[in-house]
Order: sequence, then structure tokens, then C-alpha cells
Amino acid sequence: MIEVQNYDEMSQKAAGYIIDKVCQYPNIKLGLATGGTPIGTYKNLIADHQKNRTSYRKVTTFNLDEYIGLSGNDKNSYRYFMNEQLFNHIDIDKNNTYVPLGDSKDAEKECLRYEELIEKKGGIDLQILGIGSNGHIGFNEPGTSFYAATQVIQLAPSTREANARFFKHVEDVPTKAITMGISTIMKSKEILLLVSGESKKDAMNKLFNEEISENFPASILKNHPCVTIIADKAAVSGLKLPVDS
Ligand SMILES: N[C@@H]1[C@@H](O)[C@H](O)[C@@H](COP(=O)(O)O)O[C@@H]1O
Repeated sequence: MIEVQNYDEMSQKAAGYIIDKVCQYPNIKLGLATGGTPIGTYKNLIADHQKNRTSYRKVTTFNLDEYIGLSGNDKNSYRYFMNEQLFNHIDIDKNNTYVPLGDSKDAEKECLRYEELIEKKGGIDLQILGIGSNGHIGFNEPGTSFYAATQVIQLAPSTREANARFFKHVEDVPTKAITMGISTIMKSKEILLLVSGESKKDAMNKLFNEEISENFPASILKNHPCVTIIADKAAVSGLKLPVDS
């Protein structure tokens, strides 16, 4: 785990990590996340790109999740978020950026299509992850099977409340989403987990000090061979961390 001072330092470190990979492997397939956590990272990627450094022309991206019922033009959709926060500002080919289609007629079919697409493209090389305060990764809420592939998920009330800040009213937050499953996430060759803020402290404590359990989805990451965590002081200070963390 890399412990940093604050959100800004986490964002710089995470961007540096991603940039190194993109420079080394220009055809890299990145798994991307939404939420407040990666916004600063994406800002740093854009700033670096604008200095004519990193090119994303050959990069492919897969986003973790999307709200069911929202089209990509909806300001609250994750497709819109990604366009605004990253894709519109770098030289990536948008045809190579994939987000589950939240407005597809048949969400179950869309899950199968998305899972197959990731496989067909050869899988994800580096997956960026945030963590929900209840331990969710992607939108895999507590209780989700560790064997699940991309699936439709009912959002927990606490997740809808946490994400209400992006909507006008909490009632506007969709009740369902499509998310890469835990098994999809675990198949990525490498994972970069970003954690910032005191609201994530409890989750970090559980991650480090509790057994692997489907009641705390992020705990499965302990079984992944290549995970890097970048966490700020607010998220981890005062926690008892295992010596080899
Ligand atoms: N689906 C997203 C997750 O991918 C994200 O990691 C998490 C944390 O969000 P934040 O970074 O805003 O704390 O919740 C959201 O619901």
C-alpha cells in the first residue's frame, strides 16, 4: 500500500502510475471507475496529455458500471461522466471506450454482451477501482457472489444516498445498475485501488482486518495476485495495518 498525505497526492500518484503503464504498453486495456475518487486522477492524466506527453490513441477502456435507465446523453450517466471527466480531453478513439449501455432494452442481455466484449478484446490489463463505504467495488453490493460476471444489481439504499450528491434529489438516483461482476474484476491482470477520505476509514479497517467475505465485496481483492492501493492519511490513519500491507 502506498500511503499519501491527501486527495491531491493520491491523484498525482495514481495518474503517474497509469501514465507509466500507458507509455510502456500503448495498446493497454484499462478498466475505469467513476465516483468522486478518480476525478483528480483523470485531471492529472488530462494535464499530462495536454503537455503532449502521453497518447491514448491505441488505448481501450472498459468502465465498471452504469445506471439502468439512463442513456449516455443523460448528465448523470457514467458514460456522460467519463466523456466530461476524461475522454473529451484526451486523444482516445471514443469507439474504443466501452461503458455498459444503461438504456438497452434488455439489461440482462447487455450484461452478457459486455462480459463477452471484455473477453473478446483480451481482458483488462489494469483496473482502476474506488471503494464504497459498505465495501462495494463497481456496484457489487454486499452479498454479491464472488463468482458473478457482469450483472444487474439492485443498489443498496446507502449507495443511492452516497451518490445522491450527483443528482438533484435522492429519489432521482436509479435503483438498479449494470456492473462488471466480482469475477470480471478479479480477472484483470492488475488492480489499482484508490481510497481517500475519512468516510472510507471503516471500509479500510474491514479490508485489512476482517476475513474474506461476500458481505464485504472488496475483501476478495486479498486473493488477487497484483493489487496496489493508494490511500490517503484520512482513510488509513490510526488503523492497525498488517506488517506486510
Ligand atoms: N459505482 C461507483 C464505484 O465505482 C465507486 O468506486 C464508489 C465510490 O464512490 P466515491 O469515489 O464517490 O466515493 O461508488 C460508486 O457507487
